[in-house]
Amino acid sequence: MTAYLIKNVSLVGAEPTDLLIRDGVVAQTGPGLAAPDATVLDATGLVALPGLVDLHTHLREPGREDAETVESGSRAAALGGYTAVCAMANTSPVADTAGVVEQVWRLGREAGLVDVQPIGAVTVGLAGERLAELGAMADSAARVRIFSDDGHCVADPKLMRRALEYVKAFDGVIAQHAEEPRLTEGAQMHEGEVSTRLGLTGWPAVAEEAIIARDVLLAEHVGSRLHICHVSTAGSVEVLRHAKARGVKVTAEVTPHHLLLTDEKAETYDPVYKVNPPLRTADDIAALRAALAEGVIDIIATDHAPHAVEDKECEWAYARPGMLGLETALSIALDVLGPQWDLIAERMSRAPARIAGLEGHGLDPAPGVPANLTLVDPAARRVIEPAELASRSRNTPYARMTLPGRIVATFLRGEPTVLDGKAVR
Ligand SMILES: NC(=O)N[C@@H](CC(=O)O)C(=O)O
Ligand SMILES: [Zn+2]
Ligand SMILES: [Zn+2]
Repeated sequence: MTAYLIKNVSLVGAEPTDLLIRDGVVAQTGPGLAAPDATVLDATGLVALPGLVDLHTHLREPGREDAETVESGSRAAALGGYTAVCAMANTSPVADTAGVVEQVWRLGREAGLVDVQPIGAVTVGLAGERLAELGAMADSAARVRIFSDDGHCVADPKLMRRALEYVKAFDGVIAQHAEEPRLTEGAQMHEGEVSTRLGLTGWPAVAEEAIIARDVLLAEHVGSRLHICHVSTAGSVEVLRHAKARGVKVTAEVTPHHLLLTDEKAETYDPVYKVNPPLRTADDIAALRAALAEGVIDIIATDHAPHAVEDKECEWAYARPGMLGLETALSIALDVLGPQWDLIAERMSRAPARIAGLEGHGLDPAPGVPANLTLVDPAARRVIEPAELASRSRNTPYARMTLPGRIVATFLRGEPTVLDGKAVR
C-alpha cells in the first residue's frame, strides 16, 4: 500500500494543514508533516471532505447495462467525490431477493471504486402487492438496511405499515417514493401555470404531500424509521417540519436538480428535463433550500438516473423520467450553498452515512479514521460536456453549463480512485 502525504489542505474548510494517509487510514494530520516513503500531493487551495455518500443512485445493473453498469456508475461516483453509493432496487430483475442484492454488492466490490450498498425492494417486483423477502436481504452478504420501491410509491397503506413494522427489528428504514398514483395518472410535469400553458397533464404537489403526511403518521404509529426520497415541494417541507417537531423518526432528501431547476425548463420540450418528481416552481426551490439549511431536509441525494439515448431523445410524453447526478452534485451544492463546507459535509456525507448505517463513511479526516475522502478545488470552474462524463448515459441537464468546483482526488480506504481529476481505473 502506498502512503500519501497531502500538503496544505483545508480539512472541511479549516486552516490549511498536512494529512498523511497510510495503510488505508488517516495516519496523522498537522502542519509540516514529513514522510519519505509517501507520494506527496500539493493540495494548496484544496478542501478535503469526508468522501461523499449518495443515498439514492440508479446503477441499472442487472438489466440495462447499456444505460449504466455498477462499474461505470461507480466510476461516475468516484469522479463526483463519492466513496459510497446506495443502489436502488428498480433493476431488471428487481433487487427483491438475497440473490440479486448479493450480485449487485459483489459487482460493486469487484469494481472497487466506491462502496456499493444495495437497497432492497419493499414489494415483490415493485408491484406493490406483497412484501419482498426483507429478512433474507437483511441477512444476506449485502446486509441490506434500506428498502425502497423507488420509481413506484408503496401506495397501499397496509403494506407500508407492515414494511415499517418488519424493518424495525433490524433498525432498517423504508425509503418512500412519495407519489399518490391516482393523482398522477398521465402526468408529464408539475401541475401549475406552465403545465396549463403547455397543455401537458400535471403532477400536483399534493400527490407527494399526501403520501408524506400519511407515512409520517404511520411511522409515528409504528415507531419505525422512514426516509422520504427526492422531496420537491414547499408543502412537503411543512409536513416534514411538523413531523420532526413531533419526534417522528423521519429523514428526507432533496436532489441537486430540485434545488436549482424550475418547471419552466419544460417549455423547451427537451426530455432531459423530464423527471420524477417533476421540476417545480421557484417558490418550491426557495423552501427546499431553506429546509436544507435548517435541517428539516437532512441530505442531498443525487437520484442519478441514467437513461439510454432512445429512452431520452424522443417525444416528451414517451421519454423516461430521470437525469444524471453523480458527476455534478458537488458543483450544484457549491453553487446553491456556497463554500459552507461543514454544511456540505453534513448533508452530503455524514448524515447520509448515518441514515444508511455505513461504517467507515461520513467521518471527517482525523487520525485512525478510514481514509475515505475527497479533495475539492472550489476555485475551479468547468464546462459540463456530456460526452466526457464517465456515466454510460448522457442525460445531464447541465450540458454546456459552467459549474463551480472540481473534484481533484478521491480516496477509498487510502487508495486513490481519482487523481488529478481523472479516474485511476
Ligand atoms: N427519478 C426519476 O425520474 N426516475 C428514476 C426513478 C425514481 O427515482 O423515481 C429512474 O429509475 O429512472
Ligand atoms: Zn423516485
Ligand atoms: Zn430514484
